[in-house]
Amino acid sequence: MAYILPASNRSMRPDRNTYDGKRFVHVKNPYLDTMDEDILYHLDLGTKTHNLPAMFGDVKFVCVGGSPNRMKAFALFMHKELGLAEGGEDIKDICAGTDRYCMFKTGPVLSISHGMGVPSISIMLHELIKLLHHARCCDVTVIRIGTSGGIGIAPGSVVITDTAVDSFFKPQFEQVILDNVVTRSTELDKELAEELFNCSKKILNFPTLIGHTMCTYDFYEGQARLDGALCSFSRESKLDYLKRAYKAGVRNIEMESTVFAAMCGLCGLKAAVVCVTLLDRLDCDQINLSHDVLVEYQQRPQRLISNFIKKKLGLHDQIS
Ligand SMILES: O=P(O)(O)O[C@H]1O[C@H](CO)[C@@H](O)[C@H]1O
Ligand SMILES: O=c1cc[nH]c(=O)[nH]1
Repeated sequence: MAYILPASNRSMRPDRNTYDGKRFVHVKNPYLDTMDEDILYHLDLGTKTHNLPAMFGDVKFVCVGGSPNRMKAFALFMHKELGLAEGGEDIKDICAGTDRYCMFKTGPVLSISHGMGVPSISIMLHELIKLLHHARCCDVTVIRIGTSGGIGIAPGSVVITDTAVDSFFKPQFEQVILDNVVTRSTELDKELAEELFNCSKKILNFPTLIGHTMCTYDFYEGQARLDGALCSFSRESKLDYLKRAYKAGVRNIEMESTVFAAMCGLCGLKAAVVCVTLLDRLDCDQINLSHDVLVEYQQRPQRLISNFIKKKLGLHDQIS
């Protein structure tokens, strides 16, 4: 399939075709087709109010992360990295009509914030996946670029998730539907994880590993922290839990990966989770990095994904 360039950008023409088949987004809801209009309420977009195929039809990479500022910074960074000259400084928030999420588009890359935790990212993903469907996007890769707490690895390491696991170290996400619990798989694309890992090897001084990521429903008690407003367990129990997690293959902890993996998997989207670790949870609970170090750490997943996207677009000579 030929990759279609946005008219405004001649400099990012790929030197070879990297997409060999059309993978469309699957929405699995028979009611959607019967609806006259679909209002994507939390994104402030809709099928009657916006020409979604014209606005988003060329999207190939969607990057998501908790913080609106990080996702804006990523969009600006990608804009520069893709050699898109004009309009970078005043890149517009497509979801400016709502303050739930923000969304920026640069060339074939969409950058969206999802807030913190499973309910927040899940609402965004429902509307994002419908958006990609309505826009008739194909061959889309979705990547979460986030922060996390590491287990037994140096702060600043980048973890590429092979499997997202729940608080019991199980590769599953439990969705309550009506009064049933539906269990969904949280496997991620292993080939994509390997490809990202290979990309990381080309960046100097870039500690990266592939491992399981544990997704919790809370930052404090849910992640065995001793410094929340509530704590009912001992330091020994905390360390015992985290060491058992390590033994089960868990290398970092965050709060969105299981539902992200489950929803992307069910809807036929290639997906990856790439998170930098801000601390080693075997050593401490509080994040006490200086502002500059925190900013540099948060840029690591962005640098890796930028290199990956440039490679996929045939711009792989510009490794940064
Ligand atoms: O770095 P982001 O994407 O915000 O994600 C991580 O940071 C938040 C907690 O501080 C949680 O949402 C966790 O998953
Ligand atoms: O420890 C941490 C750090 C970032 N995000 C988390 O969810 N946990």
